[in-house]
Amino acid sequence: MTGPTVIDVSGLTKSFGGRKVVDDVALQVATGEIAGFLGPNGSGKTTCIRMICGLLTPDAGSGTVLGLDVRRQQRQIRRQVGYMTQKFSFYEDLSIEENLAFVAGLYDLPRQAVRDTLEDLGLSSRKTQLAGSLSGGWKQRLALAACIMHHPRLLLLDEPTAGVDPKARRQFWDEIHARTLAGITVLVSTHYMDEAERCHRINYIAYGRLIVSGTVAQVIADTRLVTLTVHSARPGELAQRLRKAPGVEQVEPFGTSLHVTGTDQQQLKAALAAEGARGEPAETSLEDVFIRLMDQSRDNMR
Ligand SMILES: Nc1ncnc2c1ncn2[C@@H]1O[C@H](COP(=O)(O)OP(=O)(O)OP(=O)(O)O)[C@@H](O)[C@H]1O
Repeated sequence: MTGPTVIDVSGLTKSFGGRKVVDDVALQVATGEIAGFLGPNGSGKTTCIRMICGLLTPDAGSGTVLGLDVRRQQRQIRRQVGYMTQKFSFYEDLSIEENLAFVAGLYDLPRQAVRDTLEDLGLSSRKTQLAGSLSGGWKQRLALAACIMHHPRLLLLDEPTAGVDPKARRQFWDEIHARTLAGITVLVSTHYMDEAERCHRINYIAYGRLIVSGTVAQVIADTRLVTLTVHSARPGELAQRLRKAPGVEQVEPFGTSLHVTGTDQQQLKAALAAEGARGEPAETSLEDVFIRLMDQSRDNMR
C-alpha cells in the first residue's frame, strides 16, 4: 500500500432473487493506486463496484470509501467518485460538448468545467462532433471526460476499454496512469491480461468470492504453477494427448509451440518424455493463473 486507504470495505455481500452474487468480499485500495478487478463473466465485479460507489446497498458488510461510510453516506460517496459504467450512454444526437454540458448540469458545475475537461482530454478539436458518430476510442474518451469532470478523487471504471482498439487502449491507460500521479485512485475491472499487468495490484473474484489479491508477480508466484514450452511438428495432436496426462493442468497452443502447465515439474517432464518431447522452462502467464483459479473455484462450488 502506498498511502491512506481510499477503499476499505469488508464482508460485502449482495443477493439477487435469493442468489448470493457477492459473498463476503473485502477490498483495500490505497491512495494513488490502480487496483485491477478481474474475474469471469457474472462473478460479481459490477455488483461490487456499485456497492462501493454508493449505488447499491450491501445486504451485509461495512467499510469506508474516501473516508465515508459505505452504508450510511452513499449520497456523499456518489458525488465524490467518478463511475464509468460498462455501457456508458450518450445522447448520440448531441455533440461531445453538449453531452459534457449536460453532465456538468447534473453536478452543478460551471460552463468552464466543460471547456477545461475538453482541453484536458484532447477533445477540444472535436467538440462539435456528434457523439453517435465517434469511433470506439473517442467514445471511451468522452465517457472518461464525463466521469472526471467533477474532479473525483476515486475512479471506478467498469470494463472501460471493452471493444476498443489496442492504440486507444494504450492511450487510455497512459491517461489513467497520469491521473494517479496526481493522487487519483482507480479501481478498474477488465478481462484483458495486459491491462491487469498495468495495475499496481489485482483482485480476482470468482462466483462472488474474492480469491486472491496482490501484485501480479505475487499472484503468479503464489499459485506455484510451473510452465514448460514444447515445440512440436504436430502441436494439436500432442496437446490432445498431453491434456490427459497425469500432472498436466493446462495445455495451450502458441503458434507451433505448446505451453504446458502444472504444479509439479517432474510430473510435467515425465508426461512430455512419455511423448518423446522435451520442454523448456517458460514464465507462467497471468492467464494460466486465472484459468487455474477459475477451475479451482468452480470445483469448490460443486
Ligand atoms: N439487478 C440485478 N438483478 C438480478 N441479478 C443481477 C442484478 N445485477 C446483477 N445480477 C446478477 O449477478 C451476477 C453478477 O453480476 P455482475 O454484473 O456483478 O458480474 P460481473 O463480474 O460484473 O460480470 P461481467 O464480467 O460479465 O460484467 C450475475 O449473475 C448477474 O446476472
